[in-house]
Amino acid sequence: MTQMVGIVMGSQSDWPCMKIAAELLEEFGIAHEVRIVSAHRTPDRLFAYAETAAERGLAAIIAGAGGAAHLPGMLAAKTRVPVLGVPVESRALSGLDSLLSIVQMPKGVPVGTFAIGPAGAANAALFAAAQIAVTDDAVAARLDAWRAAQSAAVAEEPDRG
Ligand SMILES: Nc1c(C(=O)O)ncn1[C@@H]1O[C@H](COP(=O)(O)O)[C@@H](O)[C@H]1O
Repeated sequence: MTQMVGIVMGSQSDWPCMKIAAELLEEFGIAHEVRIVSAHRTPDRLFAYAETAAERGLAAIIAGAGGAAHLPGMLAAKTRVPVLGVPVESRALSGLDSLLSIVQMPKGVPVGTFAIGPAGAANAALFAAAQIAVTDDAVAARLDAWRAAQSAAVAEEPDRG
């Protein structure tokens, strides 16, 4: 079965943060879908998404949310598909609220929690790619190449100017 990744976010306003995850999956040739799903505003959509995630072949769900970020945890409560949580930077508390909401899951309902903001979204996509690379040689080769290019782009000495 082709492995697909779901990218979900609580609001359209999360897209500027989450779009880097979609761009990276695109770059690695990993099939993905992008949806707005909110535990608070669209609870029925959340349940339907989580309940069908495994049977639709999702390898992982990258879930970004800000503030009272219940989305990743509620997804994890309803599916065994691994959930990678991205705390979106909030206006009031700079994303610390999002981070703590996502990371403090009760024992038994795991959510992989990433850094606040676009760096976290990028790492969630890289993590999903690494998971898929375990059984997909083409993705493994692209991920290795991406990592090598990242290393090559780092200068050995600082520009002291
Ligand atoms: N944290 C959640 C959830 C959820 O966890 O289900 N649904 C929306 N939101 C968040 O509310 C913030 C503000 O949303 P608006 O910009 O739409 O007011 C967003 O960062 C979103 O992720």
